[in-house]
Amino acid sequence: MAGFRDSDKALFPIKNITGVLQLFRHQLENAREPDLALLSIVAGIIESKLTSRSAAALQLCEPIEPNSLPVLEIHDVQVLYEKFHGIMKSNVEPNKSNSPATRDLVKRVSDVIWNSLTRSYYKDKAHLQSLYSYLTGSKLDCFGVAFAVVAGCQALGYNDVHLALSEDHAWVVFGEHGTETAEVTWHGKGNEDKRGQEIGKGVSSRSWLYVNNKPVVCTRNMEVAALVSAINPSLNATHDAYEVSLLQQELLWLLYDLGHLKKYPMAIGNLGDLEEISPKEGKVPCKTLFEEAITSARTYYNNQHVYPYTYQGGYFYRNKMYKEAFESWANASDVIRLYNYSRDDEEIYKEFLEIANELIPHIMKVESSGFSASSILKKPECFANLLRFYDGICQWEEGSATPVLHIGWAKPLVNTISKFDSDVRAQVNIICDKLEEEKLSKKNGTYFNNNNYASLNQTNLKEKDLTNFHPSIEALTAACSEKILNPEY
Ligand SMILES: CC1(C)CN=C(N2CCN(c3ncnc4sc(CCF)cc34)CC2)S1
Repeated sequence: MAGFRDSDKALFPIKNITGVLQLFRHQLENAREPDLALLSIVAGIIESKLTSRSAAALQLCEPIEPNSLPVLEIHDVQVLYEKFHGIMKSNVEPNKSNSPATRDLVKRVSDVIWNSLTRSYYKDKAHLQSLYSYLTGSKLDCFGVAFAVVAGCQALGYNDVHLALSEDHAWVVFGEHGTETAEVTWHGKGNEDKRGQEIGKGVSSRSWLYVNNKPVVCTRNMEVAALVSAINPSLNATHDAYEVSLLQQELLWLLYDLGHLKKYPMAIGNLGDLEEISPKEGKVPCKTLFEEAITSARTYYNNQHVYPYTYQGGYFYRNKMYKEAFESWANASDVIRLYNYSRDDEEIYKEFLEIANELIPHIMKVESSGFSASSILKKPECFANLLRFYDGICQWEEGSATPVLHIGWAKPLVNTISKFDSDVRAQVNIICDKLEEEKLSKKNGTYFNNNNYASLNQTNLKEKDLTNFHPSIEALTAACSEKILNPEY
C-alpha cells in the first residue's frame, strides 16, 4: 500500500524546489509504490500558489526570491489527502481481498469523481488537472478525471488499475493481466461520454485518438511522470511562472534519470521543450531528447505516434533548421497516413493544418526572399519531403468517413510547390515500389495498389523517377509545372 508515511512527513515543511524533489525522489525510490494522491495534491498546491492571480500580481511587482516556494505545511496536504481518501472510502468498498478490479468497480470510482464535479465549468481552463483542483474546486479537465480515477483506485487498494494514454485521450487498463480497458472520462466537445465501455473495437479504433491500440500504458512511476507532465506553469496567456516551470523541469529530469520516461515519448518531448528554453548543465541537449522521444515511439509503439515528430519539427523550425523540419514533418505525415480521419481527431488535424498553412508558408516566404545557393528551394530532398508530407495527409483522407482537405489547403500547397524550380523538381524521382502490405495495409489486410498513391520510402527517395502519385498531388504538381511554363496561367 502506498500512503503518507512518517518518512514523507519528516520532509515537511517544504520551503523550496529541492524539498519537493526530495519528496518525489523519496516516493519514487522506496520499495512501495508512489502515492499518486499525495504527489498530485503537492504539485497542485504549489502550482496554484504560484500561478494564482495574487501570485501573478506579486510576481510582476516584486519577483519572489529565486528557487523559493511558498512554505508548504504538512497540515495543508494532510487535510486534502484525508478528504480524498474519505470521499473514496465512503462511496466504494476498499479492496480487502487484494483481488483485481472489476469493470463495475472502475465504473463506480469514475462515477464518484464524475458526480462530484461542478455542474458546468469551462473544461479547457488551465490548472484543472490535479487532485488539488478536484478537492478545492470540484473541477477537473479530461485528463484530470482519468488520473483521479487511477489515484482513487490506488487509495482503495486496487493496484491493477493503471492509466492508459494516447496523444489526446486517457483511459484505464485493469484486471488480472492488465488487459481489460475502460473509458473513465469524456473526450472533446459535445461528445457523449463512453464511460464504462471498453476501448473502441469499431471504427474509432482506426482513428489517431486511440493510436491504433498502442497507448502508453503507465506503471505507477509513469503515472507520476504523467502528473508532472500535466503541471501547467502558465500565469496567463503570455507568461509562465518561472518557479513552476523550473520545478517541472527538475522533476522530469528526476524521472528521466530513474528511467521512468523510457516508454513515454510525450514526457521526453515536454522535457525537450523545457530544455530548449533553459538548458540544464551536464544534461543531454534538447535535440537529443527529441530524438530519444522518436526512438521510444518507434521501439515501443510501432511508430504509431505523431507528436514525437512534431516536437522535433517544432524545434527545427524555431531554430531555422528548415530542411530538417521538413523531414520531421514528412515523418509525422508517414504516421498519420495509416489512420482514418475521424471527427475525434481534431487536435492532430489542427496540428497538420498549422504546419501546412502557417509554418511551411512562413518558411517559403523567408526562404524565397534570399537567393543563396544554400536555399532550401535548391534542395531536391526538401521538395521530396514536402511531397511526402502532403501525400501522407492525402492518404490519411483516403478511406476516411470525414474529409481532411479543402480548398484552404490547396492554395498554400500550390504556392509552396511552385516555389521550387523545375530543374530542382526534376531531381526528385519517386518510383512507386510495391507497397509493403503489413506497413501500409490500412483496413483489414487490404491495401491500395500502385494506382492510388505512391508511398515514399525515405531511403530511396532520390534515385526514383516520378511515376504516379496520389492523384491530388499529381494534379497539383502538373498545375505547378503548367504555371511555371505559362506564367499567365
Ligand atoms: C508537439 C506538441 C504540439 C507540443 N506539445 C504537445 N503535447 C503537450 C503535452 N501532452 C501530453 N504530455 C504528456 N502526457 C500526455 S497524455 C495526453 C493525452 C491526454 F491525456 C497528452 C499528454 C500532449 C502533447 S504535442
